[in-house]
Amino acid sequence: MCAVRGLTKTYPAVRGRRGVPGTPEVRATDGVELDVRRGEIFGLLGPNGAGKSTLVRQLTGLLRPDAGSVRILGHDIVRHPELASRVLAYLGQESTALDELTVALAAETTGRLRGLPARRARAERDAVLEELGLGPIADKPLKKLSGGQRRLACFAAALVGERPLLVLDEPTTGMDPVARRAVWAAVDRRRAERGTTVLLVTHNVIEAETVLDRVAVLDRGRVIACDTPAGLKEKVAGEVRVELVWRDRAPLEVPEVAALHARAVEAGRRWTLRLAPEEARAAVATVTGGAAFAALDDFTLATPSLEDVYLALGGAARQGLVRT
Ligand SMILES: Nc1ncnc2c1ncn2[C@@H]1O[C@H](COP(=O)(O)OP(=O)(O)OP(=O)(O)O)[C@@H](O)[C@H]1O
Repeated sequence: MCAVRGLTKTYPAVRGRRGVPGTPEVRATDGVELDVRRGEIFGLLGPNGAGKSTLVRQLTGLLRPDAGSVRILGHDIVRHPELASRVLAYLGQESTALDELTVALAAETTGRLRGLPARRARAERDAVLEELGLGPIADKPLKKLSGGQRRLACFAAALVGERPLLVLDEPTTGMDPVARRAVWAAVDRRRAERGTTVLLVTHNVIEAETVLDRVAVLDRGRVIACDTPAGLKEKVAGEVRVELVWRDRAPLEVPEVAALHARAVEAGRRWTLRLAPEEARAAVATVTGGAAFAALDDFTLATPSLEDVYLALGGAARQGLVRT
């Protein structure tokens, strides 16, 4: 469906001028290789600045790579970026082009621009507004909506005039839970009924885990892992996440607690540790048995989530432990 080979983009350095500091050269994507299959919900995950938006802008023909190739449904998107809009619908992070239009008109206009006859564009507009619960605000201009409503309206427009590939850059940012659910249901329905392929950029690991078939983790422009959520979780399967919440402060005078402190990530009164199962058992015995118990407010043990994988891989990449 979508094959990416050796995709590389470097933003040039900008010289500082009159008190404005310059910026160094940034290699935003660095030899990216990806294969997205038909009907798959494929996630791109990574921290801020990892290169996710740069990558999707190259896939959608909006940004020319320095090197590498992108083929979508057989089309060479680097050579013919104008073909991208025929095969994919792109929901970027900004919506300025549609801002002056009402929700209904934004959806209808998108359909017309994608070549639908007027009657069909109106029918699809009505169906999608109904599906996403946008009827009550259909006549409002996008620029007068809340951030979450605007995002949902842009998502609705992206669905009209159906394309085989949906590229969604952080689609649910700012949305309330009802709107989020409507987005995921709409995505799922299109995949099930029409075999639509979805490429989803996200930070929201917990939300993404439930909808993704496969995930590529991007870090500093490179794909550092690519697998199913379950496959990625197996990479840290030997670990258990232990969370300890202290009442007031951690009793560091207890030597076993002091030893755990060295391995904990602290956030206020909460400590998070990733431990081998037998270490986790010993840690729990320590904090629930002896002198430390009086200082403990709560504790939980959990098997690794996609978020743990993401953090573990990100951390390892920074220490030079993961190579692809
Ligand atoms: N137009 C630009 N000019 C120069 N550098 C840029 C430009 N756009 C992005 N960058 C840099 O390229 C790197 C990748 O940015 P990009 O926006 O692709 O990351 P991202 O993973 O989408 O981040 P976020 O999650 O914050 O949206 C960052 O270091 C960023 O500062």
